[in-house]
Amino acid sequence: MADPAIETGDLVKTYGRNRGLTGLDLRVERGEVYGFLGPNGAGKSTTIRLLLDLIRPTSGRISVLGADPRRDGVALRRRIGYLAGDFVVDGRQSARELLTYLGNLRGGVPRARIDELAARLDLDLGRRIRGLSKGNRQKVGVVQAFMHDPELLILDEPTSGLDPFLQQEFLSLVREARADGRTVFMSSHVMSEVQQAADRVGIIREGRLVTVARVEELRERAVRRVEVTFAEPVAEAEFAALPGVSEVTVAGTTLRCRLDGRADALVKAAAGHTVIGLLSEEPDLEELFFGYYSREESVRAAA
Ligand SMILES: Nc1ncnc2c1ncn2[C@@H]1O[C@H](COP(=O)(O)OP(=O)(O)OP(=O)(O)O)[C@@H](O)[C@H]1O
Repeated sequence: MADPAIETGDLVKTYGRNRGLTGLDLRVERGEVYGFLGPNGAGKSTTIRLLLDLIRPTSGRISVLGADPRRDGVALRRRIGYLAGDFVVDGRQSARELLTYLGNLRGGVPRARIDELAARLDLDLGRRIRGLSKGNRQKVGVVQAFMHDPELLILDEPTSGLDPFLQQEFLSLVREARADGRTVFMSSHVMSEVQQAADRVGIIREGRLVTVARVEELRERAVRRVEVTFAEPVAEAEFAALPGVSEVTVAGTTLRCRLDGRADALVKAAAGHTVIGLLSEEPDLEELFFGYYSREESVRAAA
């Protein structure tokens, strides 16, 4: 089996007395989209900078695409697309000039590829970088990360600064990269933007991983509100006893409830009647995500 795309073992980074990472064990498989989630200051950027050898670890092991970033940094950088959280570009050159220059550093990128990405993100390549808005500079950052079709994309808070339409376009780029067999590692402090594209999510808190789960697993565990409309009134009691179902109310022919986890029992019970309509809100993974934090905190408080 191929090496994982990213692997770290007991990775520690201290900044003087500040703890950046306190022992991070991370494993990202080839071909997956991995969402790296955590609040500000959790250690996401520190991890990413270590993976790219922009900073050096205090201790621990790092392997990226089977190589050691400390030894093979230059060769590795060509195989990686990186978007920094604080991606800054400035200068008198046009966006096209900058992207062509960066493309040449990575062994050359076809002009048509740059044009295609720019068109999708609605980026005017002829404009000078200096005159671009923050959002447009972020687009330059996205284009430079994807344009050479790298094996591994490492994206630090990639959608911050993009408007909702562009976020969707960005997520399409991520899905296409995955369909091509590439690996994507993207950090965020917002669950909702990651859940749409990620296969797995790792949650980092205070310098270490709190949990790793598949997005479907999180979805299964998530809580949602459901509303079912029947042809005839139904009995509240029939539904209140179902696994995962709580807070049942029946008003006329409409049943409303809270659903914790999978919908199977509720759907099967409802199917015993004539169902006119069914509404289920998207599960709020955000709630679950913060649930992990508070659980962690209560464990610590108890200790
Ligand atoms: N250069 C530095 N010097 C001192 N402390 C630092 C430095 N960089 C990061 N830290 C500390 O390390 C911890 C992790 O920071 P990091 O930037 O990796 O978090 P993050 O999860 O990326 O958050 P953000 O989204 O805010 O960037 C924080 O407590 C931060 O204060």
